[in-house]
Amino acid sequence: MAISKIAQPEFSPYGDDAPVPDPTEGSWPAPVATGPLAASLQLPGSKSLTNRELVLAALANGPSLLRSPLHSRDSALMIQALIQLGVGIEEVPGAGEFGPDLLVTPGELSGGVSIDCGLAGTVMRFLPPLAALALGPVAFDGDEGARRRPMRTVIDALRALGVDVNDDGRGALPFSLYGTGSIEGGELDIDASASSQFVSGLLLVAPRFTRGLTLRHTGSSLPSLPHIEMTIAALAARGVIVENPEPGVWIVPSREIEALDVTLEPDLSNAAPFLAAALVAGGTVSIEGWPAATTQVGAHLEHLLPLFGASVSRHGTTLTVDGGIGVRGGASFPGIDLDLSMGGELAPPLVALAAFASSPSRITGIGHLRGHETDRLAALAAEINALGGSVSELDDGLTIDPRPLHGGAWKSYEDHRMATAGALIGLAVAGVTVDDISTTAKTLPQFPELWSGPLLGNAPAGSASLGLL
Ligand SMILES: O=C(O)C1=C[C@@H](OP(=O)(O)O)[C@@H](O)[C@H](O)C1
Ligand SMILES: C=C(OP(=O)(O)O)C(=O)O
Repeated sequence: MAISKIAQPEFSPYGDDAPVPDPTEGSWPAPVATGPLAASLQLPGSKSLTNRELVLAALANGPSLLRSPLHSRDSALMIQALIQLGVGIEEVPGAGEFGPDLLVTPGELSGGVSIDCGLAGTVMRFLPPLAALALGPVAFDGDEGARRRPMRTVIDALRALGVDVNDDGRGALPFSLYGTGSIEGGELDIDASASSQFVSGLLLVAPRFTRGLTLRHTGSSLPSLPHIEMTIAALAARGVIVENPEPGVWIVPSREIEALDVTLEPDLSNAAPFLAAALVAGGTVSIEGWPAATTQVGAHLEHLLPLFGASVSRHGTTLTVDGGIGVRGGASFPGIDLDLSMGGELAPPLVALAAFASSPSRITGIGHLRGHETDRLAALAAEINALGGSVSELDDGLTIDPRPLHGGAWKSYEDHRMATAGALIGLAVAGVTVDDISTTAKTLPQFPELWSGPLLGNAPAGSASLGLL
């Protein structure tokens, strides 16, 4: 495929072979489990790893090969934006189940372009520092929902680094910057309490600053630490060693980012609803290709799901969750009290599980979820309560008081993890319909097929339960 700034290829967020969800199809009747599961499945590549590797490959000292990358809306937006800025990205045949590999060839970065961030936090937070290394103006905008996501720290940081930024003062998209082709770097203080992506975006690009970067987080709390560890590990694999002399301080040397041949791990956060399904439907769910060691926060599911009564085992690279008889079979597990600040993106499926517990739960440390794809605290409370539940918002979390749930419409608010949380509840509650399942294309376009196919054994959507609940 010829890649140039003028002729941009159409990257399908759905991969080449995956069925394309039809957003006009209307609401999706969530399948009810008709018996215990015995599922084993593979999942596409990690969004967080794929979009980091795309950025690092774009800034590297030679071509990089990304094997088994994610092909989804968020990765397609990242690819499209990098191509616009002058990077060569080519799809090449690979061994991955979910689409081609990507060959990324760095090019001279140049502006004069408008970037569509969609609703992707990784695109809106990682690309502005990179675009500041281009020559010329670069405009950033995204979905309506993206204009509500926090961006002030990115804008302030760029200004503090000497970049000319034009915005409307709301601390949000849209804005534009004028790249001069280089950033000096040095010392920078930021408040990253609203998102770890503010830190990651700067660390990823900082090796290309003339003096590197000493970055200090000054806010009261810092969410999603494993995602910052992931950034540091991805840089280390390319020869850039980030020092972390004390919590909240990172020192990035100015040096070349090395080209790399890298295989992307499956998305372990997207594994969460599938693994949690074993606890709801009963039986076992296995995910193949589970990495032996990883910085992905989804690895924490191995000790989080046992809090809800699951047994987790590993055989080679297969992780299996055994949910026993499951909620559907009458299982009972106590509520939990959990600080989830390290892994807020796991909150929707865990809150859905907590709605089935035998006693109340409290999940805290997730106030920053109000700035995710939607205000996830408000959305989870509204949707579970609409099905008869009792969820209340705290400043930094939720309390979940389990009640018998009934069927009804479940809104996804353009949020992939809200959509999958609705599917999870629908496994044990007949009559749940998810309004927009195609929103899962943000990070997992194959969700509906994987859910009713490999997970449920091709159960027809909306099939009747055995009446166990
Ligand atoms: O860097 C990343 O890839 C991400 C960091 C986290 O963001 P926040 O720190 O904003 O929660 C996470 O929730 C998001 O899904 C992906
Ligand atoms: C918060 C999320 O995404 P983003 O990368 O858009 O921030 C998420 O995937 O849960």
